[in-house]
Amino acid sequence: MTTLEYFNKTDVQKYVNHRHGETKIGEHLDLVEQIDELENLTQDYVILGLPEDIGVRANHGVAGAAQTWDVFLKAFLNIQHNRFNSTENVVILGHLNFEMLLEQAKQLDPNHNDYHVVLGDLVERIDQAVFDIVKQILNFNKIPIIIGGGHNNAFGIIKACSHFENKPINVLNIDAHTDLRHCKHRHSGNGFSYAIQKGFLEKYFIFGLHKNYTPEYIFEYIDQKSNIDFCCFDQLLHLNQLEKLSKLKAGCNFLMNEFGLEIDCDSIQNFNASAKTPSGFGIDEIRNMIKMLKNNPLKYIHICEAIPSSTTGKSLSYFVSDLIKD
Ligand SMILES: N=CN[C@@H](CCC(=O)O)C(=O)O
Repeated sequence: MTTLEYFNKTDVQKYVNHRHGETKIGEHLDLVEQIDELENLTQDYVILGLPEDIGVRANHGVAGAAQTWDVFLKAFLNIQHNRFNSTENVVILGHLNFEMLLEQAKQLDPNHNDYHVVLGDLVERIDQAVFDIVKQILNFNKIPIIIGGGHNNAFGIIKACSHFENKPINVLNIDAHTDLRHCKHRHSGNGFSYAIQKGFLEKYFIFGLHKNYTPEYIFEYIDQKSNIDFCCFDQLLHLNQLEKLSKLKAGCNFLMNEFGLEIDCDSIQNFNASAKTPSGFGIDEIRNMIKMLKNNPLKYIHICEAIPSSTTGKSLSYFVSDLIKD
């Protein structure tokens, strides 16, 4: 069974590097021992970790995202607590413990014909756990900030939002890929096709799509759907940051300015990810996008597909601190 491991005082000690005369974000956190405690907390944002990469492996990708939650915490908790950064608006809930499923995935033979399909069965169990916990966070009227993990987790998150609102939701995905691959078995490349098929996703906009890595059958599928649109990264190459932001704004308008936000780190140039790319958005461009997008009523924020490197934790921390700053 997948359980929620609450972030506790011992965890804080493990991650925070204390320094005399300074206060780090990790030293100022409200912690919860039971999810019901969210009810009485005033913070809007709740951070949740999804340390798994089974969905990436089920999609023939490069593993490593299971370790990203740890490097995120190491960087995020050591941000300086000062006039610009506080924890007034954020709680770290903890992470889903996928160790049992990761162990089962490890036992499988990658050369077996059914390897990816069996991994897909494990992804369905992850879907269920993600759905359950995100739904609970939403029930307390909090905005989940979810640190992945593979992009497969978009499915459980969108399903939870849709159940919570009792209608399909809209999603903005900053991504080099549509993740609209065939619904044959669950993996990180078909979270959105499954969400559409099951009726959880209404309007879908992909910002920064790479022409080189999108199969023709997906372009043809989008052609037939008036509720899906995209802006290719290749079309943005000659534009300055403000012009790119205005294209992004057009995407927000397509979604009626109400959506869940997905940031796949493989849209970022040289970012360590399963589909690492030499051509993509800069970290600071993503930061500017976040600053603009947070003016919309975001249903959730999901940052995924990152793999640890010397800068992964800090990059994700910039994104999250930009989100929660006033
Ligand atoms: N979520 C990512 N999906 C992409 C990249 C696959 C990979 O290399 O991990 C896709 O299916 O094409």
